[in-house]
Amino acid sequence: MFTGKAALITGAAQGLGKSFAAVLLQKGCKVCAVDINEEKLQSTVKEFNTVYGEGSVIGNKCDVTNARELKESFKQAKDTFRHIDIVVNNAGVVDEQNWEKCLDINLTAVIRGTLLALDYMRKDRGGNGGTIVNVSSMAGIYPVEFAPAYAASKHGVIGYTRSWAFHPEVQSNGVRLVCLCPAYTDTDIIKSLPKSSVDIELYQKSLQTLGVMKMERVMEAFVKLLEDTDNIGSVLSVNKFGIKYWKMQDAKL
Ligand SMILES: NC(=O)C1=CN([C@@H]2O[C@H](COP(=O)(O)OP(=O)(O)OC[C@H]3O[C@@H](n4cnc5c(N)ncnc54)[C@H](O)[C@@H]3O)[C@@H](O)[C@H]2O)C=CC1
Ligand SMILES: CC/C=C\C[C@H](O)/C=C/C=C\C=C\C=C\C(=O)[C@@H](O)C/C=C\CCC(=O)O
Repeated sequence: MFTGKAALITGAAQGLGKSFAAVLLQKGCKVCAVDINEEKLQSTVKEFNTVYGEGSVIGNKCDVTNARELKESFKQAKDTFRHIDIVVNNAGVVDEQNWEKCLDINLTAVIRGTLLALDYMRKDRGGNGGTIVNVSSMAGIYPVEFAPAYAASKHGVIGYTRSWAFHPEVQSNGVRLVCLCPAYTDTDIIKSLPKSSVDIELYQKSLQTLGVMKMERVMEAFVKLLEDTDNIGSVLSVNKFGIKYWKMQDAKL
């Protein structure tokens, strides 16, 4: 199912994105790793090419909010691997002070990445079909009092992804779109503390209630999303209580 496929993953220099890349490489995919952090990206690409074989990964330094750079990353992936079969729109930040930046990275760039992925994958546009995994969060399902802009961006990811997923032309051209919604996972993002003492307290309480998951748990959910090929438009959450598909309203009104 994965051997010979090629994936593009944003925010792949570290954290969840790096682990998504490792999982796909282990399964025989080639990967184009995209990230704004050039130093970390180069070190990740070097590590992966050593472990999985020279040429199995390319890195593209790119700010996902820069339309030209993101377009170039997709072109590089296609030129190198000849096709793009999996796209993981994963890059994200928590930044309530600079909430416009938070929305630009977490939502606008996911929209742009989805549109580019559709262009490269749709069979009527010369692609082979494929899967788009958009990374939302449990914060895309539940309210988050201490991070409202972050929650809005992640709710937006779910609405946008599900809307395209049920579009008849997208389905008939072989592209499947799904959403992954993890709870707190052990990466740098959970160190982005809110600023006010009330919000810090709310955040700490939430962290205490939910705990912090190990990366492996989220990877299990990621693989499930990719392997369950009949899960068009699905929203899969993963937290300490388990992995579950959410019953959402049907796409049709
Ligand atoms: N760790 C967690 O608790 C959870 C994380 N998520 C989501 O998972 C995704 C990945 O986050 P983590 O790996 O946890 O965080 P992280 O902070 O470890 O990694 C985020 C990566 O995105 C990159 N990035 C940030 N802005 C960028 C930009 N403008 N252009 C290109 N790359 C950019 C960073 O350089 C970094 O490599 C995010 O969308 C986050 O919202 C969702 C639920 C839980
Ligand atoms: C502030 C940002 C830090 C990390 C990023 C992460 O994406 C943020 C998540 C923020 C909130 C997550 C809320 C999650 C809530 C829950 O998982 C629960 O309230 C679940 C309670 C019962 C769940 C039973 C079930 O539905 O499985």
